[in-house]
Amino acid sequence: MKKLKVSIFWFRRDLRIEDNRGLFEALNGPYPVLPVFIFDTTILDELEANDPRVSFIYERLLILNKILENHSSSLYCKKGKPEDIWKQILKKYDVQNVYFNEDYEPYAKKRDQAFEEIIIDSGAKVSIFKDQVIFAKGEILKADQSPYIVYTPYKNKWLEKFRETDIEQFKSETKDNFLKGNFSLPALSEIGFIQSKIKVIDYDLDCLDEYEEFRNFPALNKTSHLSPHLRFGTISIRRVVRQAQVCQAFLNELIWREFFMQILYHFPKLVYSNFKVKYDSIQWRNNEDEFERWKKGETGYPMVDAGMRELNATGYMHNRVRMVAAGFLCKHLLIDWRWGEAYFAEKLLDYELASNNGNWQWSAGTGCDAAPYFRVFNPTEQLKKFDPDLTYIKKWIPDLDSTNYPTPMLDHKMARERAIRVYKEGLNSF
Ligand SMILES: Cc1cc2nc3c(=O)[nH]c(=O)nc-3n(C[C@H](O)[C@H](O)[C@H](O)COP(=O)(O)OP(=O)(O)OC[C@H]3O[C@@H](n4cnc5c(N)ncnc54)[C@H](O)[C@@H]3O)c2cc1C
Repeated sequence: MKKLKVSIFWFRRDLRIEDNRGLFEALNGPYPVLPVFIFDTTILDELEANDPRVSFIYERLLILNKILENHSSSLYCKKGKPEDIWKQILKKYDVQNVYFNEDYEPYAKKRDQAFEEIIIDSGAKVSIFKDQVIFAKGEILKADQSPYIVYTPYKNKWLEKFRETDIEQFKSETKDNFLKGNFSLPALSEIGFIQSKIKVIDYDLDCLDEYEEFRNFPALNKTSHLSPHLRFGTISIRRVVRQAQVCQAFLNELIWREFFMQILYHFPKLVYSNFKVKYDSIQWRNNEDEFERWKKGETGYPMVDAGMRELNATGYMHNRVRMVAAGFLCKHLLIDWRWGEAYFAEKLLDYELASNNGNWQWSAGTGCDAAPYFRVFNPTEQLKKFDPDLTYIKKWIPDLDSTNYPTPMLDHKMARERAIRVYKEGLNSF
């Protein structure tokens, strides 16, 4: 039987129909578009059955499928190794073009390279687009074409280019060139998962008026909660940035996101290594019992403990609290930042390799534009400054005033002096 000529759009971290660059280009092409999503077992096999990020992805796929139904189409959704699924698709269809949006993470780059070879060998054309960032990998470079490794000059160059650039909108939602068909979406249980009780909350861009003033106060809840939506592409970064222009402080945070993405792109070894090699000689204490207390939120420092309890219960932690909890692990407990990074990667709904790695290395002092090693946050002072009424703390530690709540596991002054000494010794011995 003659196979049907189709184009394919591969959804990955861009789970939306609106303003989706690659999808827009696919739908403008000459062939009907089969929308594909692959539950990649290389990633899924590492996760718990009730991983809330898988539940979120699944919810978004249901929404995509509902929209596709209006076009008499549906998602072609399979679980497996991408290369195996692609071989099945190529057997079934006469694939002319494959469209997808770029992903800059080291695993994704390797996966996409292998996949491109399979597609090109089949005779189909591959078209790849920038979608998850305003400026990608090599677009913001120094005059000598090397990457920026300090945020402020990167930000200045980013803003300069931004002012000169027309941020287009790609109205993929107005196109109707989907392949007609009804493929049933597998149930969550068929891909080996169960619905998580932890949910991604909606983002809120109405917070921008007061963002600068209140963003550091966890009890006020005045940040956007965009991070998981940007991670999975359920909102377009172009749309966010258009709205963000009313608030420079907010735009600056979005630029941090792109700064860390380009850092990881240019320096993929950072997944496992310190950006500053001379920090390799730090003698981490890596005490496992202390790590357990940190994970459970039982350090006796309320700001750290509330953050860790919030993370464990909701998959979210406010940025100010993340900085305090991460700093405490690396400096007070002298535990290798990679341990903390791995725990956040397991728990955060917004887990994103570049931002997580960049911020952990910032906290540990090992990163490209990091907090200096001798800057040791005082968790008690941070608490007085950013949660003076203890509203946030009491939400997550209702037994704060009872004898059930542990006394501080170490003295701040001793820990601060020890951290500075151990860092100094490491740096001097390099
Ligand atoms: C130790 C540590 C680990 C982190 N891990 C992650 C992570 O895995 N994924 C992640 O998205 N963010 C991470 N962050 C950054 C930041 O904490 C979250 O982006 C932010 O708390 C998400 O909440 P929000 O969307 O309400 O933020 P808002 O304050 O509303 O910020 C808007 C957006 O700007 C971006 N942004 C804000 N702050 C940062 C930052 N410091 N670095 C990079 N981008 C930023 C995010 O995309 C965020 O959604 C981490 C920070 C620390 C200190």
